[in-house]
Amino acid sequence: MAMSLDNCEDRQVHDRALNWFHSRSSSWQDWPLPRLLEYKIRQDSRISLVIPARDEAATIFDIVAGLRAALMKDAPLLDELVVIDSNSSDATATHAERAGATVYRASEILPEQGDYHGKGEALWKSLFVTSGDLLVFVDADLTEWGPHFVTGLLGPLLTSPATMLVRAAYTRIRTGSDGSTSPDGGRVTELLARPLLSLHWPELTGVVQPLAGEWAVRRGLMESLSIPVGYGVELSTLVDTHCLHGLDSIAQVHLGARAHRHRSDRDLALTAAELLNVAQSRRTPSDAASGVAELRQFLPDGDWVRPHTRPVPTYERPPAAGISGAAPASDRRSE
Ligand SMILES: O=c1ccn([C@@H]2O[C@H](COP(=O)(O)OP(=O)(O)O[C@H]3O[C@H](CO)[C@@H](O)[C@H](O)[C@H]3O)[C@@H](O)[C@H]2O)c(=O)[nH]1
Ligand SMILES: O=C(O)[C@H](O)COP(=O)(O)O
Repeated sequence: MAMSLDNCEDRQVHDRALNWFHSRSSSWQDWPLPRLLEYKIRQDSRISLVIPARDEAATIFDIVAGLRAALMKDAPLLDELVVIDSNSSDATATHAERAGATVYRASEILPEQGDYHGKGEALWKSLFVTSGDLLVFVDADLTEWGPHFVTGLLGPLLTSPATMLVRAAYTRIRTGSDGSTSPDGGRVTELLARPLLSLHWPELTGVVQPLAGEWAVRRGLMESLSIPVGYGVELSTLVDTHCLHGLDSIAQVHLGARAHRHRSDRDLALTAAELLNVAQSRRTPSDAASGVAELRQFLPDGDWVRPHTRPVPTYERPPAAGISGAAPASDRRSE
């Protein structure tokens, strides 16, 4: 009897995921710019676009210039476009500034709170230098993208007060070393994120790109969440939003195709370790690593291998709303 009850509950969870997929997915074409402008004006919403960037001199100029032209100059959708330079060692900051972004170096924001390296840290720090009620995040290494990424992501947030988090969905383009392309990118997504969600959070399996670096969120939600400093930020915000506010607070928008610079399998293994730790911290907090964790890898060395150890970032920033003495920028709007 217990067996059939469990099966029945499992079925309901999977049905919920599919229902969510059908009811909370839309396409960027559903959100035309004039309609979004109307909603923005009517609600007096302020919108910040944030681009976290570490060593993205090759792509940052085109992304900033393209988004500024389409969504700030031609149409006043964005109130600010901020690049958080995640301690780059190349000319990312200079290129971003030349393209018209407001640039902050992550380590220089709230220095009294310390300095961690990573994408999550850049997003967390952005909360203290931006003032939008709505925040849109876009990666800085995109090679196939368009302003419709931003308009699409804003659609459900601007038009429905119950929506708190919007994730990009797209076809992931994989570019081979010979320049050939195929629609099967997203190695960590396929090998780790999707299986993790299926096993531990099956209600979230309708999310097509759980690790998408392009997403939009209400400031109030973002400031209430604990933020892993590294690559775990997409998984944590998805799982935590579901847990705190329910599945229907999340929506996804299909944005067409998206291509980016690929990292090596070995580098992605480090991302995978971070994601596993985020999952563990949400499942069994006492078993999650805190402080220093290490990933052991073996690098080819002659006809054998040599051990190589890399630190796995496991630290999480506390909710920005609770940082005393450093009110997030939204609170300073009226100053
Ligand atoms: O220390 C860092 C590392 C990266 N980035 C920026 O973050 C974005 C995404 O980084 P990337 O190395 O391109 O990530 P991917 O390997 O593509 O990882 C994918 O999956 C990650 C979650 O697992 C997400 O965080 C990414 O957005 C998503 O693109 C880019 O703009 C980077 O410049 C930083 O700002 N600081
Ligand atoms: O989301 C992912 O899995 C990572 O961004 C890696 O994507 P890639 O395999 O297309 O480079």
